[in-house]
Amino acid sequence: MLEALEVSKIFVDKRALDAVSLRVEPGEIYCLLGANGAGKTTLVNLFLDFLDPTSGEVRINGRSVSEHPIACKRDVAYIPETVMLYGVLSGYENLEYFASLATGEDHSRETLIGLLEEAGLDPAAADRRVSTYSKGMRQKVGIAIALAKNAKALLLDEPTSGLDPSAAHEFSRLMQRARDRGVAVLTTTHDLFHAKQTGTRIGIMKQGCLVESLSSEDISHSDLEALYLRHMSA
Ligand SMILES: Nc1ncnc2c1ncn2[C@@H]1O[C@H](COP(=O)(O)OP(=O)(O)OP(=O)(O)O)[C@@H](O)[C@H]1O
Repeated sequence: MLEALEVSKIFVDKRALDAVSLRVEPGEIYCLLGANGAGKTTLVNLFLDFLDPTSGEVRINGRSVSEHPIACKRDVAYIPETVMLYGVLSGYENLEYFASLATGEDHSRETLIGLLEEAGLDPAAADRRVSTYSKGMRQKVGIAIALAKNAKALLLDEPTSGLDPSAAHEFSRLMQRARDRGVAVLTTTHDLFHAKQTGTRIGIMKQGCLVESLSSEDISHSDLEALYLRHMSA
């Protein structure tokens, strides 16, 4: 479970987050929408312990990230907009390296190829250098690393930006598979359609505040769009 409790973050004189509270239960996909600079990435970075909150607390599975950073890191996997991999290594070799770094264990080739397949990578590409991969293929290696880690929470920062519609759709299905395994998923996105299709909950952020938090079942796509635009223009 991911929890933000009245969390604020001030950078010098900029209040990037203002008393934000949210909760993502196991088996939920929480999609955070908001204009550029609304504070979405800052919130994700607090869960990753890349930043400290100015006040309030973020928790992963009930543990404070500030007080238990190592245990919390074990529980989460992170997929940024651009997955950083070693270009001179193959997708398989990257997975082998990062999976053993994350888990402290070696995995068989069969297991790792199985994870790449589960993440949707064509097995024929597994032994090709990552420098020849498309963005979507790199994302799939990122997903395979997250699967190897068997993380209880998944954090994603604009994971579908720059993916073509069918790759974005495929990526959404992977997130749904993680949700079905009981993972708590928090993702930022600018794509309202993706949020409505994929999210179980949708949050709208504006100037550091969470101004809406709703169940995606309770709102149509057109009403979500109207609500979003109303907040942005207010
Ligand atoms: N390290 C930093 N130092 C100073 N200000 C920062 C820092 N990181 C973020 N900010 C500011 O905090 C605010 C929130 O930024 P954040 O990156 O969280 O927004 P965002 O909602 O993720 O935006 P985008 O959709 O463009 O990715 C912005 O005004 C940004 O300029």
